[in-house]
Amino acid sequence: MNLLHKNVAFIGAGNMSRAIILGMIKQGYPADRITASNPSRPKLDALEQDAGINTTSDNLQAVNDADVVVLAVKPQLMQEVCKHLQQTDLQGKLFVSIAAGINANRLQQMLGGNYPVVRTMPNTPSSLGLGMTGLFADAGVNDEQREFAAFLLSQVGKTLWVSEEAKIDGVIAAAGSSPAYFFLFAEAMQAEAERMGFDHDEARLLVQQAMLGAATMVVENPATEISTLREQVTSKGGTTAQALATFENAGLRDTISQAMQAAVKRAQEMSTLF
Ligand SMILES: NC(=O)C1=CN([C@@H]2O[C@H](COP(=O)(O)OP(=O)(O)OC[C@H]3O[C@@H](n4cnc5c(N)ncnc54)[C@H](O)[C@@H]3O)[C@@H](O)[C@H]2O)C=CC1
Ligand SMILES: O=C(O)[C@@H]1CCC=N1
Repeated sequence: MNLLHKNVAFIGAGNMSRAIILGMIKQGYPADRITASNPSRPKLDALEQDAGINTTSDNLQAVNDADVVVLAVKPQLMQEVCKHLQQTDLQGKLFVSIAAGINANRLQQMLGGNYPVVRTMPNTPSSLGLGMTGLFADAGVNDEQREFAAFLLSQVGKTLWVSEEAKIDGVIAAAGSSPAYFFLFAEAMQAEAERMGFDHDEARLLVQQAMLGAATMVVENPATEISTLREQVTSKGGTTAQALATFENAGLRDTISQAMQAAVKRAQEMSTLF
């Protein structure tokens, strides 16, 4: 089957589905090949209007004609949603899950069969086409299905295959959850700039432009280690050295390590809960 001609059903039309669907449309994917399902209408109406795709409030209807089913509900709803899908014939369909903390075996249990499953972990910058998604393919996934899953997520950013499922938890810690770490850092910096006398908008401008510039320097200098970029800012005996020493003395590196481990631990716990 042609890569472009698979019918894709999104179960759950929330933030992540919307981002992926809009990315697909922008890249020229045929809208009539995409269906989104959600219990309430407002998000579906917005998608119909903005993307011209098919919508329904009936998950079974969405799945019936689909070659690929994207499972995009909250982890705690996944079991109920998958159990209901068992009422239709699921043979021959590829399942792509974006849920955190539900492993491929568990999804197959929930679906009631050994169907091919690709687990993915995207992040919210996907809504701008700047996403980072990790993917893991279960043994039953064939090459064409792998290619299609990667194609789907590449519509909203970069992709990285992992060969062991446990590494998806590492993707969560490093890329799925991590936009929130950067937001926390920026929030704290903006608050301190405001305490220094800048108004809200001035403080935000200072912080956001520095963050954008720093991120762009990292991206545009792939041959330069990030530590070197840091050193290039740090004049001997200057201001940056004092700020960085404050971070180091407060154990910032260790805190970051602990925070990432806490995200992994929570993903592992979630895999036993749902
Ligand atoms: N927000 C994030 O940064 C990331 C989220 N994820 C995962 O993506 C999944 C979805 O997250 P979001 O899009 O952020 O959540 P969301 O809450 O925006 O979207 C979930 C959608 O599912 C719908 N829904 C509820 N019950 C349903 C049912 N029975 N059938 C069909 N749809 C139903 C809800 O109405 C909602 O529109 C979650 O499993 C989450 O773990 C993954 C990576 C990053
Ligand atoms: O916080 C969460 O559980 C989800 C997964 C990664 C980002 N948001």
